[in-house]
Amino acid sequence: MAKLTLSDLEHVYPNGHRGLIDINLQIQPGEFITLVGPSGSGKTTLLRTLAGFFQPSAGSINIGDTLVAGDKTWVSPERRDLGMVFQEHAVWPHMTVFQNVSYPLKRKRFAAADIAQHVTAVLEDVGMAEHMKKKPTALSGGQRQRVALARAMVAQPQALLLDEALSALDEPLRARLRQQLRRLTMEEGLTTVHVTHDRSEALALADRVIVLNRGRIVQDASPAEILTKPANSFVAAFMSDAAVLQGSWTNGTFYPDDKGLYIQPDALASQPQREITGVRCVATVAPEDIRLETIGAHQPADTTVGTVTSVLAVRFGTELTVTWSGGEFEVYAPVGAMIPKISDRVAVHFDRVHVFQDSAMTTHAVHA
Ligand SMILES: Nc1ncnc2c1ncn2[C@@H]1O[C@H](COP(=O)(O)OP(=O)(O)OP(=O)(O)O)[C@@H](O)[C@H]1O
Repeated sequence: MAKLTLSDLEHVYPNGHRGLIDINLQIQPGEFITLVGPSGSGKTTLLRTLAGFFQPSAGSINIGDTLVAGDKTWVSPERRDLGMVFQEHAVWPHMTVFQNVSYPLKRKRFAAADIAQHVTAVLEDVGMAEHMKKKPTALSGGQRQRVALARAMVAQPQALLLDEALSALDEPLRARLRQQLRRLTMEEGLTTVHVTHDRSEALALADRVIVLNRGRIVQDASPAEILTKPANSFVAAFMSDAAVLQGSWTNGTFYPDDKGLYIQPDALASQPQREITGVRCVATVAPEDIRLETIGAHQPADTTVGTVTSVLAVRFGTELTVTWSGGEFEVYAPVGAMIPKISDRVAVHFDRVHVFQDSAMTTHAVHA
């Protein structure tokens, strides 16, 4: 339940690759943060540096008031008092569930009666008390992962570090464990850092989402802010599957390079300053911010017109693909919206568009 402070942190791998660059991050006691980013963005490097498996090349890490790395100080992973859960159910196969979960308390020299009480309580919390005498080989993947979680939490660590801890599980088990994890960490007031490549999971679980790209933090914000105020086109494209449109910004208007696209000025949710003029920009538009309408007899001449090329019914509505001369958009239509058929020509309206002066960023977007 400690505050974690990472200051000016850098990690350079032996081959010279810069895994972490200029990481500054404060995680408050009891806060649940998710680290998300494309493959190779540095999520695992950051978590492992925090855990003490990697020594930072520069900067410092504090757990609570204790300096654990930096300024010629180095505290080994075992002495950082952190709970950890990895993707592959890292429980000891030769020990029973009870023995696995009691291990951190034995190391801290708890009395046998206290161990029994704590282990039983945490196994009840994760719904595994009835299995405490079993060996992990007799458990399902989800059950083993719950044992790993119980073991990571039992000794009330300073913080819980999760590296793709739910990723190997199938839905709906994964969804259930996700809810359990959130409830337990809140009840215990556990500071939690959760690495995931799953963007929906990152947004659903976190108090705060840290988006990484190429070893750097590119946005540090609440889930709502990440979606409604992406810091740049990379975040918009990566986190929202937004379409990226090249163009220029002149006198407060975005002019897409593709002349078939029309973006109404009142759709602009973020934009460069009005005085900045004649510069190259990119606009991003998320699938849920596009509305499709049937083409009417009195269609304004500047309407963007596209052709529907795929229609997919999903749980919360319909996913469509619409192409126009220059490219394609993904569109999410909510339940009750007009749903066209494949090959229909439709009017495309952009309800919310972000314009950024950062065209270089979009080239970095690689989906995990
Ligand atoms: N031992 C190593 N030596 C050199 N470079 C490494 C080493 N381990 C990782 N890297 C590089 O550091 C960068 C960050 O890797 P990291 O594993 O932290 O990414 P990640 O965001 O966790 O990716 P993924 O989602 O694929 O697990 C990548 O470019 C990776 O190739």
